[in-house]
Amino acid sequence: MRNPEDLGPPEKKQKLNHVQTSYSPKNVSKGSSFEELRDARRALPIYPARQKIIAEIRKFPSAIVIGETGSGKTTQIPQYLLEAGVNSGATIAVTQPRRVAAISVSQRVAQEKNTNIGGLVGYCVRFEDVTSPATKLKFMTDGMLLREAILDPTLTRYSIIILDEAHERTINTDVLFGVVKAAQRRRLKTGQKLLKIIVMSATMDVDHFSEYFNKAPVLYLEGRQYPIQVMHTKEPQSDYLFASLVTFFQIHKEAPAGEDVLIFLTGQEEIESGVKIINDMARNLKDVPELMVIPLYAALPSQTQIKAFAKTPPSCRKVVVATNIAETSITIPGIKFVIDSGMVKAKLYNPHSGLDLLKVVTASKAQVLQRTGRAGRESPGVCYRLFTESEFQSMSTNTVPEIQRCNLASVVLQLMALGISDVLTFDFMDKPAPESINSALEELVMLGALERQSNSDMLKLTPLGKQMAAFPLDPRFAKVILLAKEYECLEEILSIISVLSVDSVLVTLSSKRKECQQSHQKFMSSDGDHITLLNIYRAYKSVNGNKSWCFDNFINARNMHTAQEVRKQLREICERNGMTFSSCGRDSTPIRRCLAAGFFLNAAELSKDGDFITMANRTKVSIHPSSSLFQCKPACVVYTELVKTTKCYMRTLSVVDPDWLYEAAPTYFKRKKAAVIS
Ligand SMILES: Nc1ncnc2c1ncn2[C@@H]1O[C@H](COP(=O)(O)OP(=O)(O)OP(=O)(O)O)[C@@H](O)[C@H]1O
Repeated sequence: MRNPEDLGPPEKKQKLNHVQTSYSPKNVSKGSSFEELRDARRALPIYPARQKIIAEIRKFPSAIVIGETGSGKTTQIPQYLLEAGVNSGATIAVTQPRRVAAISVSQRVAQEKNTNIGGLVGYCVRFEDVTSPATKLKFMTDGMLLREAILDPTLTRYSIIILDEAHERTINTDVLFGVVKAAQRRRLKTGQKLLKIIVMSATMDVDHFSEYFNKAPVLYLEGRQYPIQVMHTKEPQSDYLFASLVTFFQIHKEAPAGEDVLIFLTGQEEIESGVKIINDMARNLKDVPELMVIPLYAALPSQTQIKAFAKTPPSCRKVVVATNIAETSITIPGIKFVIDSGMVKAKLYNPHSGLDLLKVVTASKAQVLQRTGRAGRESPGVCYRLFTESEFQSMSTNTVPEIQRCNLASVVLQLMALGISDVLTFDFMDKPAPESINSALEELVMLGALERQSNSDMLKLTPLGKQMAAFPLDPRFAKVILLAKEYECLEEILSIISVLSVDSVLVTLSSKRKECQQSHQKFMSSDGDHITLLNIYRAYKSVNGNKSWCFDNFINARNMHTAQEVRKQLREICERNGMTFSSCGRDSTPIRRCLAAGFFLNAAELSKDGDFITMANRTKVSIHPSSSLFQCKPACVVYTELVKTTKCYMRTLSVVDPDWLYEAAPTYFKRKKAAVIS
């Protein structure tokens, strides 16, 4: 590791974009009594505009709201509408692209409303529903609202749907746009109560949104509460992790305790290594505040994520090292400084090769502006950008919608379950490439979720597809669960998929790498990582989730606990589907046969020259070093994920017999064989 002292300070250039416009901050107390919170609400830039907002939203069926980060859109507009009775007694749904935002914002609003979470104000995210019949303000992920639409396409229980952080353009948000718009139209046609749609963001292409939502009026909210000073580096940085550490330590040495820092990096491994370096280096520093270093990324359980939001003790400094999950909507108390790497890990899909890859790419201007906006929420802030101003200018304005760069199988299955059979003509705001839709349809046909209608070319959902859509999982995982009853290994498959849903149950400390590896060795299976994960789950169950056992064995206790919760919920869905529960005991064969049958599209075989080649499209891939099969050369494997770093790696794989694959999908493999021969 280079010495972070080598890097010069980022140049103080100028105030950009975030200078204060029309609003003078009032000096409000930041305490948390009801009165203090009420005063804080009144001090927000949005407050003077509230009557106008209420009147405009009353007038029109849809509205687009655009206002500076931190102006009060997310926390205040739902409350204003409720207080003014615009919801006519029904529930107001507020969607967020991310779980952590839905939870943290709902908690803040519950506090401001002086109620307990789960009462008047609640939240609903995958595997966690904290609402009750009394809930009138429901913060939820866009994915959860989409699932509700499958059961109730007109979303009858809501009178207002607020689609927040619309600029993020996640797949679910984009599909929701079309679904919510269709629900509004259908309600109008059938004489039901009007459904109001409000779309909000600080950084969006308003004309495009207004056009799509039937020329909805655009409400501009002026001003921000506190100024943010933005600084760019003088020179481009070749190593953004290194540059972020240098910048952090400069702040840490100079700024007083209580001024917290938020660093944006790209992924779990990078964050964990950043956290470790900060902890190690901080230990040797004198005359600096005590430091709390907190990682924040999607794979962490909600209870761990929410730790980042705790108030810092007065003598301490908190540094949160996060992915883009901390980019929008949220207010992390205490954050004065933001350090932005300008990079993000994005999913990229190639419909021709069928590969869905995770890759680190440059962020968009919209993302960078959102990151800047995480500072300056409780007092003036500073954002250090680890890129030059001209690099900023050359960034793309908006993020490419996820729907145009991801595998669409999951979404297409959900749309079919919503009764939208002609997905190609669905009212998308920006249409995905037809070949991406076609390859998703093809995949779902191969998985048996869709079939051709007898006298037409139209595809329809099969009974299996309908069951698959009931699981909040990728269709391949849903299929594996449904197949597990045939292979009589449902209990084992549920354990494996639950552990896979939470990620990273193995803790690897670089200071104790050998000890960690030795300890993990006893769970490792020569049959592959799925069985390794099952071994971990079984061992965890056998000690009743004992925390010191987890600690001694370098197992992440929190993630294991979450996996157990996920398993419970998946089991409930199986029960609702009338599935019988069976176990195959210690024999791993039925499990691997079942995985082969569900994941036959993710198979790879060992070629003569020692490389692995995917069977779907003859791409060269390697076994990820974290796999229990890393040192092995099995003839044939199925994998659950491909990641591209220096090479294209298969992560989480199992040894399978090629015959099992052939038995699961004979037509598919016959076609593949013919293609290879020709
Ligand atoms: N958990 C919290 N703790 C302290 N202050 C908070 C919290 N949540 C919100 N606030 C205060 O309320 C302000 C408005 O937050 P809100 O999320 O409503 O803004 P927004 O306009 O939706 O911003 P963004 O576009 O960034 O989501 C914040 O700037 C902050 O001052």
